[in-house]
Amino acid sequence: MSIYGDYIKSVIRTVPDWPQPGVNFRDITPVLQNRSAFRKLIDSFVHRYQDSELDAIAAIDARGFIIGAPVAYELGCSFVPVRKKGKLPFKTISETYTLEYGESAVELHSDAFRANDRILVMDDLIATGGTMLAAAKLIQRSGGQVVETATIIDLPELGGSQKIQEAGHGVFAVCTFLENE
Ligand SMILES: O=P(O)(O)OC[C@H]1O[C@H](OP(=O)(O)OP(=O)(O)O)[C@H](O)[C@@H]1O
Ligand SMILES: Nc1ncnc2[nH]cnc12
Repeated sequence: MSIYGDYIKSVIRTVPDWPQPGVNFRDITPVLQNRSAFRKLIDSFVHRYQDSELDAIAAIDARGFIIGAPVAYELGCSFVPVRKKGKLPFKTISETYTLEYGESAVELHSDAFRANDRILVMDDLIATGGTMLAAAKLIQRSGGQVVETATIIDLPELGGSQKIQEAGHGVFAVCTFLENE
């Protein structure tokens, strides 16, 4: 849990049975709409990584971009988009993964990083961990060092954050939600 974790959690909205029955969708738009909550959210990440000497933030399409860009701006490092398949125009490398609801692939420009660049991987939420792990693999394949993975919301009962840690990456979550919360 982060400095503002309890507060941010209290502003996140849960939408039951969306986008399909049985999924409790954790909606961050109320946080983004609230200027104080949005600032505290970005500050949670800035506070954690201000001394981490990051070269870049790699944020995941699409909701990861919302947090990745302001954090990169504040920390004075660069921003690299990890995009869903078919969206990047130059030469790409690609990893497929399984979602809580579906399957997809993420891509990275092959020239996104220099060897040993220190990279923070960011996304809004970790469920099964497939998306974050695929992004971390892309970064390692392209020669970058994954300093940590960071998210707004971890759903620990879905096992993703544990899987990411077992793959050797740290996980920082602003807050966590259990299924029945
Ligand atoms: O841990 P996982 O099981 O991989 O799930 C987490 C991912 O699922 C959601 O993305 P989604 O594909 O819905 O895309 P969006 O950000 O474009 O809405 C979420 O934003 C994470 O990227
Ligand atoms: N339960 C959930 N809420 C919001 N985004 C998600 N992405 C995957 N699972 C999700």
